[in-house]
Amino acid sequence: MIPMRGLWTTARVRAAEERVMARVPAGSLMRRAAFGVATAALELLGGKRRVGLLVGAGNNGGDALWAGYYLRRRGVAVRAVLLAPEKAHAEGLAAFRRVGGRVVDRLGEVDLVVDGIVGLSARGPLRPDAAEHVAHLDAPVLAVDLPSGIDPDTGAITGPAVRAAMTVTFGCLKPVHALADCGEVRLVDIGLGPELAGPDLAELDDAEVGAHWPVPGPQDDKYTQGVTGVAAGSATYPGAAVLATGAALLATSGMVRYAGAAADGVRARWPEAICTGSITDAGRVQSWVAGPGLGTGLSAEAVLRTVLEAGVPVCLDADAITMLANNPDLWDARDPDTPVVLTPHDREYERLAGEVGHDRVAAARRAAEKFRAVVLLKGHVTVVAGPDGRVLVNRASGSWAATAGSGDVLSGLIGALLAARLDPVLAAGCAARLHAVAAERASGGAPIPASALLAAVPDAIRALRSG
Ligand SMILES: NC(=O)C1=CN([C@@H]2O[C@H](COP(=O)(O)OP(=O)(O)OC[C@H]3O[C@@H](n4cnc5c(N)ncnc54)[C@H](OP(=O)(O)O)[C@@H]3O)[C@@H](O)[C@H]2O)[C@@H](O)CC1
Ligand SMILES: [K+]
Repeated sequence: MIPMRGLWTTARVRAAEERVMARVPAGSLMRRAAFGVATAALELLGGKRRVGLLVGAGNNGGDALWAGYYLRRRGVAVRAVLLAPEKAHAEGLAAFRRVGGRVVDRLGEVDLVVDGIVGLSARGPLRPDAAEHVAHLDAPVLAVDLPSGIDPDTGAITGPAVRAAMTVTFGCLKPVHALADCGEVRLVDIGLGPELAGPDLAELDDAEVGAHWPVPGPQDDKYTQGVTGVAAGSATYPGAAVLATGAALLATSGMVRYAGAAADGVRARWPEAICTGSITDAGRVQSWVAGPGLGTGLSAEAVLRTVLEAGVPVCLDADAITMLANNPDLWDARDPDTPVVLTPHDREYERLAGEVGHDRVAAARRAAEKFRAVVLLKGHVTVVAGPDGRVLVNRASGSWAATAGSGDVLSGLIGALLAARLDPVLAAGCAARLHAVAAERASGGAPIPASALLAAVPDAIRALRSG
C-alpha cells in the first residue's frame, strides 16, 4: 500500500506534543518551529528587510516572537503588534526585545507579515481587534502553523480570517492544511513522528492516484478488467447517460454496458458500449453506476432495486440518492455486504442525512456510518468517508468542475474503478482526484462544459501516471 499524505486532528497533535515535550529541554520545540518560520520568511522576503509580526495570546504568538528574534539576528527590521500584551509569550518577547525587536501599535509598511495570532487553540473566526489589523494588510502573509481565523480541524471559515501566501506548520499536517486554502504549506520536523499513530484523514497526491489507476496487464482482456454497468439517463435527457458511459469507457480498458431508455443516444456517441433498453437484459457486470438523469418514478425505483440486489459494488448518484432519501425501504434490496458509494452534493446530502454544517468531514463520516456506505461529499473540497472510519480529502485548485453534468462524469469514473476491483474508498478518492485534474487541464483558466472535462480524462490519467 502506498502511504498517503496524512493529516492529524489537534487533539492528536497535542497528545503527541506532550509526549515529546516530556523528554526534550523546555522551549526547544518552539525554537525549532520558530527557526523554520524564520527560514521561510527570509525566502519570501527575497532580499527585502521589513517584517511585521501579529502576536496573539499563546504559543503561536511565541513562535512568531522567536521567529522575529532569529530574523533580527539576520539583520531584518522586525516590529511586532501584541494583540494581548499581558498574555504575550514572556520568553519569546524578552528574546525579541533583546535583539532590538520593536513593539508597536500598528504594523505600518512592511514587506512580509508573520501571522502568530492563533494556532492550534483557535476557536471561531478572528476576533474584532485581530480582524482590524488583518483587514489593512498589503504585504504577503506567512502563517505560523495555520492561517488565523480558520478552524484547525474542519477548515471552516465563518468570519474574518487570514489569507496566507505560505503556511509553515510543525510536526505533521493538520486537517486545515487540506481542507482550506493555506497558500504553500511547509512542514518543519519537530520530532512528533514516532509519537503519531495513523492519521485521522489523508490526502491522495497525484503520483499515488497514478500508481493505483488500473492499467491492463499482458494477460488482461475486456472482461478481466471489469465490466461497468451504467443505468442512467432517459430518452428525453440522454446527456447524463452519455457522460457517465463515456467516463467509464475512458477510465479503464474494461467493457461498459449501458442499460436504459437513452440507449440510442449512448450508442450514437459511444459505439463501443454494449447498449440495451432495459436493465433486465443488461448481462453480467462487475459494478453498477445508477442515478444520473434516471428520474425518480416507479420504473427508476425498479432499476435501483435491481442494481442494489445485483451483489456487485454500486455507485449511486443524483436521482438514486433522491429516491433513497424519499423511500429508505429501497435499501432493503441491498445485501449488507454489497459495497455502495454514494456521491451527494450538499442538497442531496441534506435530503439523505440532514444538515451538512461547517464540519464536512464529520458530515461525510455520519452518513457513511448511517448507511454503511462510502460517502463522497462533493464540493470544492471533496470528502470521501468509508464506513470503517477512513477519510480521504481532495481540494480542487479551482472550481471549474462545478458545472452541469460534471457529477455524471465522476460517477462513471467511480463505477469503472469499482469494476476494476479497487477498494471503494480508494476508488472514490482516486476518481475525485482524477476528476479535479481533468477539470483543471480542460479549463486552462476558462469555464468548460462537462463534455470538455470528459474529453480531458485520458490526458489527466496520463499526467497522473507519469507524476
Ligand atoms: N505545544 C508545542 O509543543 C508547540 C506548539 N507550538 C505552537 O503553539 C501553538 C498552540 O499554542 P497555544 O495552545 O498556546 O494556543 P494558540 O493557538 O496560540 O492560541 C492562543 C489563544 O488565542 C486565543 N484565541 C482563540 N481563538 C481565537 C481567535 N479566533 N482569534 C483570536 N484569538 C483567539 C485563545 O485565548 P483566549 O483569548 O480565549 O484566552 C487561545 O488560548 C501551535 O499552533 C504552534 O504554533 C509550536 O511552538 C511547536 C511546539
Ligand atoms: K497563525
